[in-house]
Amino acid sequence: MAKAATVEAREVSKVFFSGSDPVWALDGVSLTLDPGSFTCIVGPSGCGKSTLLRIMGGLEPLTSGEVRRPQSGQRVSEAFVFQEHGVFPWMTVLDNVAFGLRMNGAGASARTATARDWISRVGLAAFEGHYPHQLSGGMRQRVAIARAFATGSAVLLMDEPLGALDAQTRQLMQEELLTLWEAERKTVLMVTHDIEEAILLGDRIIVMSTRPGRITSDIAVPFPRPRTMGIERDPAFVDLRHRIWGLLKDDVRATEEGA
Ligand SMILES: Nc1ncnc2c1ncn2[C@@H]1O[C@H](COP(=O)(O)OP(=O)(O)OP(=O)(O)O)[C@@H](O)[C@H]1O
Repeated sequence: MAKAATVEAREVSKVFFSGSDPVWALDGVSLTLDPGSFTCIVGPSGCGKSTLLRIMGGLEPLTSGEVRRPQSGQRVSEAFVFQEHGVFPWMTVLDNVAFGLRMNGAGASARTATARDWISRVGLAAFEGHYPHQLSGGMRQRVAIARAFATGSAVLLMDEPLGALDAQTRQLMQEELLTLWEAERKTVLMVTHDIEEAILLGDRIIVMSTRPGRITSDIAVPFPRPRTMGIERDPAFVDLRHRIWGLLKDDVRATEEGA
């Protein structure tokens, strides 16, 4: 297991200059991801959640501020899972999962063994020779998740990883992700629109305001681990969901009304 790592954003601001008008996406965001913690970001559409995740993962340059990320020599320190298009359509399940390991310089037989182990941990052992188009959406996301965990990266950045799935599949995969993460304890940052998902999975929930995105609340999730789906019936869960929705509601409404 890779050593858990800290990622730190200090006073990060971001302006996109790509269109006719500049877009001020983030304003002075500071966030430290503690080693081995699971942090979820919620916020209205377009508030800069993905931009923050991409900046913290080193995929996007920032306009001002600073990001400190783990440096680990040849090893890729971050792994990503996106909502869709996260697997290569021309590669089998085995090759997709092993690919992330190649980026980390592992030898061929070690890559195959580790990839097989992760494929079986996400329940796809019978499908390792299949191509993505032969799989359901949920199975494709399992491949993407297996690949990210298999890299051994200490930091996992996930942008709505379950966002494209139907409600039942999503619920199943929330539970699977919970189990995988509790066994591995990587440093995770996950963007989600689903408040219940954030409470179920996260140690901490960051609430962002409308653009330019700022952090408006930083909430500790009080439920002990290991957790199960049963916590959704706990009155404290229902209260927390209600509280977070209260923090978001006005911004979401304003965004929906095009304010
Ligand atoms: N490459 C880009 N060029 C120009 N503007 C961009 C670019 N990427 C994002 N933006 C703009 O920056 C703002 C923040 O986008 P971002 O995708 O980070 O928001 P988000 O909170 O993740 O949104 P959603 O919840 O809808 O996925 C949006 O107004 C978006 O249109």
